[in-house]
Amino acid sequence: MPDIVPVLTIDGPSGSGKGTISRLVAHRLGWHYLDSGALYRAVGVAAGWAGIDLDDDGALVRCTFDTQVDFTEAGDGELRVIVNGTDATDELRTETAGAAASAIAAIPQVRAALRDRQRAFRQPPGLVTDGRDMGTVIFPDARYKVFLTASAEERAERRHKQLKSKGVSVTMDGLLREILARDARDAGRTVAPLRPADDAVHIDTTGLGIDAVVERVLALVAPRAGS
Ligand SMILES: Nc1ncnc2c1ncn2[C@@H]1O[C@H](COP(=O)(O)OP(=O)(O)OP(=O)(O)O)[C@@H](O)[C@H]1O
Ligand SMILES: Nc1ccn([C@H]2C[C@H](O)[C@@H](COP(=O)(O)O)O2)c(=O)n1
Repeated sequence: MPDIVPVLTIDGPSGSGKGTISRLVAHRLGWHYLDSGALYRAVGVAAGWAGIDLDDDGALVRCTFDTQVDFTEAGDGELRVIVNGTDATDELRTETAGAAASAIAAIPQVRAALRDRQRAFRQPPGLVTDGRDMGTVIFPDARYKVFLTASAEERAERRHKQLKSKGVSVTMDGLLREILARDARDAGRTVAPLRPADDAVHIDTTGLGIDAVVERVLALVAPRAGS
């Protein structure tokens, strides 16, 4: 597909800051935003509501086709995710939903069922999207590609702070284990594994604040955004 509508892909492991940075960059550019992980999380949550076992690939694939996901902006500018008509934003952000999404995401037919839904977000004036395979599989022709990383310890610390601010009590050790397990599963699967696209710009955000990362990403786009 020709690069008519510019796309900026931001891939990376869990807790590297993809969602935070993508949302801020999309806002600054005035572009659309797709949180591709939310689609996998939505299928996981919908499967849970329907009592589907995470080992039942056939039922999970059917559930993927049956799950309606809508993104809406709340009055405070927050993005809400509506799954089959129910606001599931908070449930989607739990570690349980993340782990379920990671398991489901290893099923090739689930990924295939979500492919066109993700591509449909490519609308003028541009799209910023984050996930694991945005630059490698979903938008291989994206004009800008970033691969965000940070040490596993820093990612666990960020998640710890985030959960603590929401009143969720978790241990650093437990979080670190969950993060490493999710990285291993996402990078180790045979279909669309987590990996940087060959033409992605790598940004290690360890020790870098959110604003600094946003500026680095915007600096990649700014020189060519008007072309
Ligand atoms: N550069 C940064 N410095 C400090 N904190 C950050 C940075 N980037 C993101 N954070 C914080 O880290 C936490 C995790 O960020 P975020 O949810 O954006 O990561 P993610 O890569 O999208 O994770 P996941 O893949 O699990 O959805 C958030 O609380 C966010 O505010
Ligand atoms: N493009 C994507 C996006 C997400 N996934 C899977 C793997 C993740 O562990 C899980 C949750 O994603 P997150 O919300 O943490 O970004 O969903 C994927 O395989 N491909």
